[in-house]
Amino acid sequence: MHRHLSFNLATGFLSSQRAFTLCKHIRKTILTVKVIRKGSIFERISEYDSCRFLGLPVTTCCTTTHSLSDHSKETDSKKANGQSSSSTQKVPIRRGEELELRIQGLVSGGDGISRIGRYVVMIPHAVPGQLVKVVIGRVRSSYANAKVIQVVEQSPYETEPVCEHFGQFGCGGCKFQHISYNKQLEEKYQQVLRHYEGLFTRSNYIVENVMKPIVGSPVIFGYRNKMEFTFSNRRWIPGDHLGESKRISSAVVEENLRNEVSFKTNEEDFVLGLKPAGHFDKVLPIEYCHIQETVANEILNWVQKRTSEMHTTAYDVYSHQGFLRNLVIRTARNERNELEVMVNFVTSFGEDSSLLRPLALELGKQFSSIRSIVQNFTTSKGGASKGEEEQVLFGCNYIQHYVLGRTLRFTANCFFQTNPLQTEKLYQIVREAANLKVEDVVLDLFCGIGSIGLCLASDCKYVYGIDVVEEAIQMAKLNAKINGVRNAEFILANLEKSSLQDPEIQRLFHRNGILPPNVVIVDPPRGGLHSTLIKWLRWMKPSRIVYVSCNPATQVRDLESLCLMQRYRLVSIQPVDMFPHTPHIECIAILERI
Ligand SMILES: C[S@@+](CC[C@H](N)C(=O)[O-])C[C@H]1O[C@@H](n2cnc3c(N)ncnc32)[C@H](O)[C@@H]1O
Repeated sequence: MHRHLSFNLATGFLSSQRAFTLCKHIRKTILTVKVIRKGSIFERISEYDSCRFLGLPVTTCCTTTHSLSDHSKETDSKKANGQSSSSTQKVPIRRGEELELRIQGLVSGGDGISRIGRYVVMIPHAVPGQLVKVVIGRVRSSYANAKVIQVVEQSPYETEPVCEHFGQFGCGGCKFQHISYNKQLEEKYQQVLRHYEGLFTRSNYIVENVMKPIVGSPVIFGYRNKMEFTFSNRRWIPGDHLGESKRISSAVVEENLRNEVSFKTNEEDFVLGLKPAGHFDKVLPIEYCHIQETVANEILNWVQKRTSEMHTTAYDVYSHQGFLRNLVIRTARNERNELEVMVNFVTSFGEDSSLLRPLALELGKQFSSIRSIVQNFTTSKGGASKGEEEQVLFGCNYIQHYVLGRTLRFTANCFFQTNPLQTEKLYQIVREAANLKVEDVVLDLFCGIGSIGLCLASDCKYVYGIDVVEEAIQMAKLNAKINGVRNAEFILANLEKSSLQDPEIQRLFHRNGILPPNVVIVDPPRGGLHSTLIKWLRWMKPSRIVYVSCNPATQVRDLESLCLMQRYRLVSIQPVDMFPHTPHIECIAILERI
């Protein structure tokens, strides 16, 4: 759908009106662009579309969208200053031009930003404060992309990255290892502030009263409890991008398949690692990932070696053939602070399905902290590492993490926060934000395995949790039992549909003499809240809403809708850094009914 749209606009056969109708299917951040000229719509949509086309995950799409929204604010401010619109201003640079620029800050996606007058240049892998020589790449009417070719003057914020896989052509996981942690925090705080600026201005909020200082992570390496690696027969050789012509485009492969020319996988080039940014079809072998625990690296190396010796194939993203797809390693710490590890092999269905059993038995014996080895089978052609069927190869199908006095059990396809030390702080902040009284009834929307609701259950009368993943709801019910929580109930429902108005759910909220929920916690994925859910929340009128978000752009959009007609007051915004060395930021906002 999105590809068609770009094509139609590119060929210029589409009227602005029709383009606008089609635009409605795209994220709201893009919809805020006013449809005045076909050129400007095309510019933004094609940017978004090309990200999807390259096969990058949705999160990356969102990030790109934010960069654009940062950039569109720039355009808006030009208009506010009475300057000509971006589409009519003279572009001060040309593609291929080399020039020296000072890096002024970072945009939401993590790229450095510099300005020539009001014209924006986005430069990946740059550090704020650096003076860099760049070569200009793609040029748009109001911004351009550029690449660093030389650092002319270093920045006081530069640090030595610890990881050999870090870099412009590296694994694509960490973006900020070369920036001091304090500067990372400052930039993330500024990023949140930029997202909220419009809301503050329109609603007369005083920034100092609302924005709280960012909570940094006490540990910035070895903090991640989940890493997802990819098996591939296409090794990424750093610098490979320079020989673009050597790359086989998906169009060529599709053409070959149409002509029944089989696309051979190279079984000898078997790698296990991470996809570099912008290359969904290549994998960089990883020896040691510094943001995951040591034991996870040992397991990665063990699996790397043993699977490369096996007579099996890695999944090929073009031909969709091959067996091994992903290796997901998750860690947790139980009530006794013992490490519990889960290893999840994501594979295709097929004749090799029993192949991993002996390997898993050996792996389980080799590492005493492994509690669970599972195999998830999938037919998905996308990059999703969730399985349609699961088999246990060793131990059980779950691991357990202990947080705020609760033991939380989760299985391979359930969400769990990825920075455990910060999770404890995050939940503590949510608890304080909820400010519960014994008679309060809490609704924990997007509850996952019940983590937040169960941590709050002892502070209130009753908790309802809702999530769309059946496995997560089963775990939430089990977690309530394990922790002896009797005043919590978990419901399977899709919060993108109007299921909250279902009479059955409404009946649930009105029985046993329990009042309907008056405090709501929402913790949605990056896309934020669906408009029907926002309408429903406005109709339900909870006295307090605690909004936990991993995407400030959608959070601001949703808060603005919730605050419409002055129904709610924004009490505070608390940024928490759950993801050091990446551009991502978690934010907790509190709304109080007026
Ligand atoms: C960011 S996680 C939050 C989980 C939980 N609050 C926690 O702290 O572990 C988002 C959750 O939203 C759920 N989810 C995603 N889309 C949903 C939908 N349309 N309806 C209900 N739940 C959804 C996911 O399954 C996931 O558990």
